[in-house]
Amino acid sequence: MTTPSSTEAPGFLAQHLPLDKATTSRPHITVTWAQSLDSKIAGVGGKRVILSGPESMLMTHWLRSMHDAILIGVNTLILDDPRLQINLLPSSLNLRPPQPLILDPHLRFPPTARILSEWNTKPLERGKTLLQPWIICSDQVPLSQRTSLEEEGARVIAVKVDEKGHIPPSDLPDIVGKLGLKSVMIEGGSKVLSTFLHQRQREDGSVLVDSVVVTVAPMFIGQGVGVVPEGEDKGLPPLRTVHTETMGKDAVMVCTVNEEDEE
Ligand SMILES: NC(=O)C1=CN([C@@H]2O[C@H](COP(=O)(O)OP(=O)(O)OC[C@H]3O[C@@H](n4cnc5c(N)ncnc54)[C@H](O)[C@@H]3O)[C@@H](O)[C@H]2O)C=CC1
Ligand SMILES: Nc1nc(O)c(N)c(N[C@@H]2O[C@H](COP(=O)(O)O)[C@@H](O)[C@H]2O)n1
Repeated sequence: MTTPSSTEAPGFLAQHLPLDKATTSRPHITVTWAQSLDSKIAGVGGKRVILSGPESMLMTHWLRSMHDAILIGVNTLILDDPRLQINLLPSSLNLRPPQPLILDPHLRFPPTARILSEWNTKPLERGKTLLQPWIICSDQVPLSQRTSLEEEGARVIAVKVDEKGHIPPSDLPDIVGKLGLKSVMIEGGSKVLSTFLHQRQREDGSVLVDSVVVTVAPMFIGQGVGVVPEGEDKGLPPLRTVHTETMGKDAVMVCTVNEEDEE
C-alpha cells in the first residue's frame, strides 16, 4: 500500500506513463476517472460523488500536474463546477497548473463557472495557480457568441464537429498539438470517456488513448451515471493492466489500450 508523498509524484505514474516522450506532433493522451464498485462515476441526475479518498485524490492531483492540460466535457463543467487545479500539492514546488480545456460544441459554458470567475477575480494567481480556461466549440457557433464569451475572459477555439455534434476524438491530438500542448488528461464525464475509449486510433493509425488510470473506490452508488452511458458498453477496447496500487481505501489501476482485440 502506498501513501503518496505531497512533495513527489508517485513513482508508478512516472514509470508507466511515458510523458517524457510526448511531443506536440504526438501528444500523450491519458483517460482517467474514479468509479464505484458498480461502475458509477456520479449519482442520480449527475450529482457529484466523492469517490476518491485523500490518498488517491492526491495521486489525481499529481497526475494532473504531470500533464499539460486537463480536458472535461461541458456537462461535467455545468454539473460539478470544478476547479481542475493542483491545489493539494504544495505551492512551494511552483508546479505549473495544467491548462483547462472544455469540450463544448454548442458553447453552453456558463460565464459564472468557477474556472472562469477565479481567473477573472484573482489576477495575481494567473500563471501560478490559474490558467485561462480554453473552450473548444464547433466552428458553426456564431462568431458573436464566441466573441461574447471571449469578452468574459475565456479563450474560444472553433473546430469542426462530427455528425453527432461531437468534437471528433481522433482530431484531439492535432487540436492540442497546434495549441502547443504535449499531453492531455481526459477526466470525463461519461459521454466523453465513452467516445474517447471507443475511438481506437489516431489519424496515423496509432493508438489514440495511451494510458488509462482508474481509481476504484470500495462503495456502491446504485442508480447514477455509469463510466460510459447506458448502451455504450459494447465495443470498448481491451485494456492491459500495467500496474495496480492500493492507495488508502482505493485501488488505482494503470492500463494501456490493446491495439488488437484478443481472442
Ligand atoms: N468520478 C469521476 O471521475 C468523474 C465524474 N464525472 C461526472 O460525469 C457526469 C457528466 O457526464 P456526462 O453527462 O456524460 O457529460 P460530459 O461531461 O461527458 O459532457 C458531455 C458533453 O460534452 C460535449 N462533447 C464534445 N465533444 C464530445 C465528444 N467527443 N464526446 C462526448 N461529448 C463531447 C457534448 O456537448 C456532450 O454533451 C457528471 O455527473 C460528473 O460528476 C465527471 C468527470 C469525472
Ligand atoms: N479523482 C476523482 N475522484 C472523485 O471522487 C471525483 N468525484 C472526481 N471528479 C473529477 O474531479 C473534478 C473536480 O475537481 P476539483 O475538485 O474541482 O479540482 C470533477 O469535475 C471530475 O472531473 N475525480
